[in-house]
Amino acid sequence: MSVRVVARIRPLLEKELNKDIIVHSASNNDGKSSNVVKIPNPKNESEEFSFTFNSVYDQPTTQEQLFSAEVNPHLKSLFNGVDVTIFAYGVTGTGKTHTMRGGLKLAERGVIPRLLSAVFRRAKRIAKDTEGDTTVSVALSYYEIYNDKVFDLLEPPEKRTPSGLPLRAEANGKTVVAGLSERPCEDLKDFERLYIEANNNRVTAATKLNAHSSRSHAILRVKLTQTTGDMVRESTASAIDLAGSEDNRRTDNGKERLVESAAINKSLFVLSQCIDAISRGEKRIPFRESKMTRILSLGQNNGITIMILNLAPIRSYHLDTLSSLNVSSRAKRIEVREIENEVVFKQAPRTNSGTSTGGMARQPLRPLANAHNIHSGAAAAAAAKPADRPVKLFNVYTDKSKPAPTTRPANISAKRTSPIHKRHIDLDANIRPSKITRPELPRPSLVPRSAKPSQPPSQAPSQPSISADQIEAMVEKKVSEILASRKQSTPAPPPEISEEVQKRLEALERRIEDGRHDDPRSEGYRFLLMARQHKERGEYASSMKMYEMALPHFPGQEARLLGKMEKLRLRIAAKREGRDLPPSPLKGTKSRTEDEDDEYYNGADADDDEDVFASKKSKGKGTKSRAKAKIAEDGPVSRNLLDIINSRDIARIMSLQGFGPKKARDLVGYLDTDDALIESLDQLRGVPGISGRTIDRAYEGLVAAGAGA
Ligand SMILES: Nc1ncnc2c1ncn2[C@@H]1O[C@H](COP(=O)(O)OP(=O)(O)OP(=O)(O)O)[C@@H](O)[C@H]1O
Repeated sequence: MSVRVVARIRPLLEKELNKDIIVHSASNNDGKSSNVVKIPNPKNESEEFSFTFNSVYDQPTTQEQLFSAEVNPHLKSLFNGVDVTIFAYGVTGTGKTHTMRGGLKLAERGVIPRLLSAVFRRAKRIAKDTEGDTTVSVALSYYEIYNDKVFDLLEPPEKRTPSGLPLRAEANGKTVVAGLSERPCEDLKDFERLYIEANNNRVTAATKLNAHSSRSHAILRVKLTQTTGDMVRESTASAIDLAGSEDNRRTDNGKERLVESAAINKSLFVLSQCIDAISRGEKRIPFRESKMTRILSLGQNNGITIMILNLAPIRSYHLDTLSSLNVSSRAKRIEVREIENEVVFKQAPRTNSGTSTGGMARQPLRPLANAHNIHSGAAAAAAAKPADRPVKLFNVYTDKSKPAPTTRPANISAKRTSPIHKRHIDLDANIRPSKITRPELPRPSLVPRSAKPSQPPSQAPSQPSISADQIEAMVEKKVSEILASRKQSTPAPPPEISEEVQKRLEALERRIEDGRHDDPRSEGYRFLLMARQHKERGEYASSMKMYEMALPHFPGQEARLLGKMEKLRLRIAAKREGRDLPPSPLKGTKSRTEDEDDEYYNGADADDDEDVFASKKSKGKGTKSRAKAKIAEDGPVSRNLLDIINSRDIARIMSLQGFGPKKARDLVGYLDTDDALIESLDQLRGVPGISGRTIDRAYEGLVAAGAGA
C-alpha cells in the first residue's frame, strides 16, 4: 500500500486575521469528504494550485475527529502484528506538536495520548476475551534527533554523551538506535508519567543548549508484545513529531543556532530527496545522508505509514506552504509493504531437532530484533517566518551506489502469518510521469479562480499549468519580478553528469563515509558533497543552498564558500533571464577556459571541495598516490585482517585504514547481534556498511604497515 498522506489546516491563532486566509480545503471526489488543498499562485493570485491528498482536514477538525479517522482504524492491524508509523510534517508553527501531543485537557489531547489510551483499552479487552491466555505488554522508547545526534529522552540530560547514541544496521537491513532505553508501561497513568518526564528532559536539554525543544525531531516508539503460550508477537507504533525548518539567514545569533538550523534543514532536505528518489523508483535512496532519514527508512519499512501534513492557513506562510505541499504530495507515491511481523516462539518449536540445548535453549535473535524496528515516514518543511523565507529546494541527485538491502532474513523458528499486501503506486492524474533524469514534482493544477471547474482540477487538461520547477523556483527565491518575466516554458533537462564527474563525486562520498565521524567538519563535507552533486547536475539553486548549509562548518573559509555561492547566483540569474551559459560538466581536465563559468568548473576551483577534504585526509597517508595492493583472499594479510575484525575490539578495528569509530562500532554491533565469526573477505563484503572499497583500504593499510607479511 502507499504511504497515506493527509493534510490538516490549523485554525487561526489569536493575532491572525480572517482576511489573510489563503489555504482552503475542497473536494474532488463528488463532493464527499475533502481531499484537496487549494492555495493561490503567489505570482498570480487569480489562479489557484490544487493538491490532492488521501484526506484533508479543515480548520474546525477536532483532535478526536482526526484520531478517529486516521489512527484508530489501524489499531486492529497493530494488534495483528503490523507496525504503524504516524508522523507530522510541516513548517514551524503549523500545528505538528498540537497534532501529535496536543494539550492537557481531554478534548485537546493529541494523537499520542489517544493512541496509548486506545492500546491499553484494546489490550484489556484481549486479555478479557481470551480469559488471560493472551497477555499484552507495552514498552516505550522515546528519543530525539538534535543536530543529527540521537539522545534518549527517557534518560536524564546529564547522562547524555556529546556524540549521542549510535545507529546500528541490523542484519535485516533495518536501522536501530543502539543502547536506547525501553521502559515498561502498565497503564495510561504510567505513560503520562513517563511522557511528561521525557518531555521535561527534552526541554531541559534544549535549555542547556540555548535551543528550543521544537528544533529536534521527537520519536516515540510504543512496543506491543502479545504472548499466547509459547508464541510471542511484537509490533511497534511510532509517533514522530518532526522539527520545522528555519531560515539560517534570519537566525539572529551565533554559530550553535546556525549549525542547529543547518542540521534541521539538512535532514528535512535529505528526507525530501529520499521521497523524490523513492517516488521515481531510483535504485539508491540517500537515506544515509542524515540520521533522521536512516531511522525513518521511508518506503523500506514494512507496515502502515501515515503522514500528517500540517498547514497554516495564512498568507505569511505562503511559499513555505507550497513547498511542503509539494513534498508531501510526492510522498503519496511511496509504496510500503503491509506485512505482519513474524511470530516468534519463546522456546524452539518441538519439531526442531538436534540443535537444542534443552530448556535453556537460546532464543532466536532475529525476530526479536524486529522489535527494535523503528521506522516511520516523513518529509520536509520550510521556514518559520514570513519574510525572506529560506530557499526550499527539493531536487535529487543520483549516484550509483548499491541499493539498500530490502530482503528479510529467513528464520527457522518464525512463520509469516499473512500474505504481502501491495498496492500499486497511487498516481494522481496531476502527477506527471518522469521522462528525463530530472526529478518530476507533482504538477498541481492551476485554475483561474473565476472559472468554475466542470471537472476535478487535477483532470482539467485545458487549464493552464505551471511546472513544478517553477513552483520550486518561486519557493527558493522571492524574486517574483524576475519570475514574472520568465516564460512558462519547460526548462531544458539538466546536463548529464559525465562519468568522470560521477567518479569524483563517488570518491568524495566514499571519503566522507570513511571519514571520522567525530571530525566536527564531517557534516560540512556532506553539505559540500551535495552542493557538488547539485552543481554538476545544473541544479544551481539547490547547490547554493547546500553551500549555505556548509558555511557554519568551515569557520575561516567563509569567503571561499561565499565566492562559490556568488558564482552560482550569477548562473541562476543568467538562467532565469534566458541567457544560456555554456553547460558546465567537468571534463576531468584542470585547464582553464576563457569563460568565467567554465573556469569555475574546470579550473582549480572546481575541485576544491574535494581537495579540502583530500588534503586533510591525506596527511601522512598519501592516499592519492597509493598503489592498489592485489588482494590475496586467503593470504596472511587477509587472515590478519579477519583476526582483527573478529577480535571485536573497537580500538583494534579502528587501527585499520578506512575504519572510523562509527564504522567500527557498527561492525562490532553487527557481529554481536549475529554472534557471527567472519571467515573470509567475501563474507566480510556481505556485512552491511562494509563496502569492497573499505576492505581494499584496510588491506592496503596492513600491507603498507608490513602486517601479516
Ligand atoms: N488544530 C489546532 N487547534 C488549535 N490550536 C492549534 C491547532 N494547531 C496548532 N495550534 C496552535 O498553533 C500554535 C503552533 O502549533 P505547534 O506548536 O503545534 O506548531 P509546530 O508545527 O509543532 O511548531 P514547531 O515546528 O515550532 O514545533 C500553538 O499555539 C498551537 O496551540
